[in-house]
Amino acid sequence: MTQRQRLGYLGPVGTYSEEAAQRYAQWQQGEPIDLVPFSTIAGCLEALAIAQLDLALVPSENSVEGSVNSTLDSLWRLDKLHIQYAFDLPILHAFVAQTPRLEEIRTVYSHPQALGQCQRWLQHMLPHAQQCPVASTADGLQYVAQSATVGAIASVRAAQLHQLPIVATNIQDLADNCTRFWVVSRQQGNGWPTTSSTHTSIAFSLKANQPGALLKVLQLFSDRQINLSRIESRPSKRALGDYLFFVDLEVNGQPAIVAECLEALTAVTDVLKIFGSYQFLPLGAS
Ligand SMILES: O=C(O)C(=O)C[C@]1(C(=O)O)C=C[C@@H](O)C=C1
Repeated sequence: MTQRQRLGYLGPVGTYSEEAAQRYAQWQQGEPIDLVPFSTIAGCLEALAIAQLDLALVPSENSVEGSVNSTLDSLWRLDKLHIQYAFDLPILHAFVAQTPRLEEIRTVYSHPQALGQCQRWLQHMLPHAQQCPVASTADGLQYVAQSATVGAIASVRAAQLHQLPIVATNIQDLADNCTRFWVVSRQQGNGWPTTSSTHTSIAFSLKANQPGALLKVLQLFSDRQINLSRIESRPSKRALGDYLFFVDLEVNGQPAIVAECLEALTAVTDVLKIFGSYQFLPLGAS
């Protein structure tokens, strides 16, 4: 009997992460997959690291709000996790409340990423309301059910699942707002690119906090004409002013050049982590 795969995601039911997990499970066709909700991204990736899951589906980056810090921090901290695939999902937010009279809304609940993606709409339509961050977009909907002066930002799908009224749709600041998701497994091989890889994601700390240290790393990419599709710094959590760098490299049909660059990086970095090489899946179209 084939073992059912366990795929973790940021729950509860109704989150964008669940939608992404469902799309991946459909694409996998044939392989039976159980979707397992977690209350945090860190908890989901920790469960994967200790083999309670086979895969995790996590958001990595949004076109308006940028990187999802808990995903990047967990990948760095946990080691031995491996990005298998990426795909971009359009994120269209709805405003959900018991009343259409926006002047009566006192509090708006949502995930911080979603609140950030709707800042212009919130300032224009609900300047008087307090914005309250919660663990996920679907999480905020429970407060709407409890009070007529509360609203939430979530997907149309989540509102329908909870049978709550949708007051406005497409309230995100950018019409083509989208979030990139990663399918993550435990480590397989060295993470170097193959002919099917389009991107390689890495993170590193520098040998010394001194002039030109980052330039030496960037020079390696420049010398090999390797384009970066993201560069992000995060506090190392060792000392104020000490940073880690998260970089996504475009493989661009030249896996051998990127592999040789990864090798060269060990000489100019302190700790180098290769999160994996992967391709994009065409799962974003609705
Ligand atoms: O709260 C959710 O619904 C999530 O799936 C999380 C998340 C995120 O962390 O970026 C996913 C997609 C959207 O960008 C908003 C929130």
